[in-house]
Amino acid sequence: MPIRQYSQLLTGPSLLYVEGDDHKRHRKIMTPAFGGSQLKALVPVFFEAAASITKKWKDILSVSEDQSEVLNVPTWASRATFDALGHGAFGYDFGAIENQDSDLSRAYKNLLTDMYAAPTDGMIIENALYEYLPLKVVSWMLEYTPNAKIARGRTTRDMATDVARRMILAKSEDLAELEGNKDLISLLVKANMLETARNRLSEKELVAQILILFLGGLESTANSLSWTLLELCRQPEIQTKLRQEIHAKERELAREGRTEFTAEDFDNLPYLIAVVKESLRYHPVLIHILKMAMENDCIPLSQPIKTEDGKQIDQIPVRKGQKVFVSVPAFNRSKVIFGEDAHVFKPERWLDKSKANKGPSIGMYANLLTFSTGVQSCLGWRFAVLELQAFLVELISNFEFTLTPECENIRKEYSRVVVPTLEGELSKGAQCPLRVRCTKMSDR
Ligand code: HEM
Repeated sequence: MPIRQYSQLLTGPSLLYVEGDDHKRHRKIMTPAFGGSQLKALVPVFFEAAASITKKWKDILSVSEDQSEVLNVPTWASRATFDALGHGAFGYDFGAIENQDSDLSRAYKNLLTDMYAAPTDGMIIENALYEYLPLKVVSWMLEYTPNAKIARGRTTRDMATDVARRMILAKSEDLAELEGNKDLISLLVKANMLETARNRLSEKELVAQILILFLGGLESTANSLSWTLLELCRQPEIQTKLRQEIHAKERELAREGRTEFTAEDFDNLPYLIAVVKESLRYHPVLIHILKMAMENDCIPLSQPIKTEDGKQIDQIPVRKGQKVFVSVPAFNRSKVIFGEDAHVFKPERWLDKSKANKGPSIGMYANLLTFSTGVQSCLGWRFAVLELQAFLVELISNFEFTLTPECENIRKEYSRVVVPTLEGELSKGAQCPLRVRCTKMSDR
């Protein structure tokens, strides 16, 4: 699949599309907004989005007969991550949880599944041809093809572009307000203003960075949360252990006269950290990373391998221009690195630091490949980890999740991100129906 061309279609000249010096220039301006302290300050924003789910779910459960209800978790996760991104990244209230018909959140809901899942034969052939055509020609074709799946992407991009332009204009007009604001767009606009004219991002490039946050920051985190909750239902004892840790911490905070968790409190919740790491290891939502060799080179191997003709090699030669697909699950579930039980969801593996990961130091987080590695690694990994931690604390504290009979039919659909869908119901998009009930006050 011509990933770069599709990235350009959905985001314009964003980090995901530009290369070389342009990539360095974009990344330099984007990076300050993604620093540890900036993102830690967003934890209350993540809790606010998670708390609005709690409020909605409690309203739904209060009128149900047995105080429990089957809820499609990805729908809610997608709306909550939309609001978290809106407040945290843009200082903007999309109201996705309150108003599920918010145009933009509806447009992004299931966008990647609608565009990429179950491609028709025609699309498979078209995509294969795109690989041989010049980038400009493919971009032109994607811009004008009547194909409904591609048109769906264009409409969403155009709606988001309008919103992004208005946000940038508002931020750029009010310089005094910009000073005090800590949301990512304010930091981005400020960093851009401080750059020399030569290095500054154009308005089109700034808009593209906002579009990449919509694309990169929504379905990835929402689906990661859904997969995590599914695993916590498959192994209820892990869910109970996590809840006990969270409730114990809540009691500790209450003794200190506090009600809200901070990022530092997460550091003292080892089982929460272990669950998040294990979920990101076991269910990486981006499973392929595409790289291209810029010159003739050799990829060194950590262990020698035998080729089909019986030769032992310790490096793989690549030609200039050759494309290499890196498989994230192959690394994340490697028995050499994670041990014989690498195929089992087991947060406990992270509790003993000496055993956690015997592999090379490679990724951004927990030495996993989930957020990729190197100059094009995920810029939003801290955002995603803190968001997942906050959502899990809020939801596991307030609700018990159990499997429903439909969970037997959950399958992984690859549509640029790995989405839970139900067998035979792909057209309904992401589905992970879990039974939800309130936790007992006596458990707290
Ligand atoms: C669990 C959630 C997430 C996962 C698994 C994830 C994973 C990744 C991966 C694997 C890449 C590299 C893609 C490639 O090279 O083809 C990437 C890039 C990127 N991600 Fe994430 N991501 C997540 C959440 C986020 C969030 C929340 C944001 C922003 C708020 C974000 C922003 C970005 C950006 C800007 C890039 C492009 C970086 C560059 O090219 O320099 N991501 N992400």
